[in-house]
Amino acid sequence: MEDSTRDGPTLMSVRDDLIRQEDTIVFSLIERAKYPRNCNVYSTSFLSEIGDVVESPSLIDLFVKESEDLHAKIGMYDNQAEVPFFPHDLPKPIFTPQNQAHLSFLNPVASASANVSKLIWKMYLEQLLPLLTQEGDDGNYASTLACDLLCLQALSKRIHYGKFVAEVKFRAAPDDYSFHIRNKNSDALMELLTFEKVENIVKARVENKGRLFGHNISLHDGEEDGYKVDPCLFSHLYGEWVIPYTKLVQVDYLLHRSLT
Ligand SMILES: C=C(O[C@@H]1C=C(C(=O)O)C=C[C@H]1O)C(=O)O
Repeated sequence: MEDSTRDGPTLMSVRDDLIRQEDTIVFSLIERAKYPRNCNVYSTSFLSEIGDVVESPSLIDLFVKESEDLHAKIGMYDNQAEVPFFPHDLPKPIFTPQNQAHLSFLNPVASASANVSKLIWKMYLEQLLPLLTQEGDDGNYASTLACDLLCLQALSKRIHYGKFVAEVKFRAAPDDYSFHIRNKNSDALMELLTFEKVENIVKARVENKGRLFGHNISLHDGEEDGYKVDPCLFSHLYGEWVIPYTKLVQVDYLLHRSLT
């Protein structure tokens, strides 16, 4: 295994990063579950119905777009691990860090191509939120949006981290990967990069984290402890969406990676 400080990330260091990102995802989803669904936040008719604007993006569109503009100004998207949901017309960073060595690990063409932001957005709004939140409206739209932003960013970062996973896997076995890349064989690439045992461990671990981080602690004997979010939701999220999307990112990255 290469030295991660000299040659950039290794499969081991990338897997460690993914483990740490699980904490962020589990915590941010537990935070979002404090609030009910608050459907108005996602409705494209909400703002026009209350008469504040003529054209009506949803509150979530507005909030995420404006947040990403701000984040772009401080250089968030110079980091290849961060992928904006609204990439058009982002402002330029207002400063450049001196040490940019960490910014050039990925193949730029492949990195730009591997993007599943639209899938993540749709999955979060249409499939995950109904499982995570109770129906209802408590009017806490600002807090709801702040939580949504953290959840969306954490999921996007984890899933697009597949680019780093793909790059380290490629560098560890360039001949095997190059053969399938030349033949544009996405099925063979998918098979090569899949480690079912690792996936099962990941799913079991996030469920455990859900159990640990979301445990309601009672002070009285005989009182049910319970969980803030059903821990199975986390293994379901990873099994149905996070891991498959990460693998899509890996395959797409590899198919667009130059071999020279
Ligand atoms: C991320 C990796 O690649 C694949 C995807 C995984 C995931 O998204 O957690 C886990 C194992 C692999 O099947 C990896 O090998 O660590």
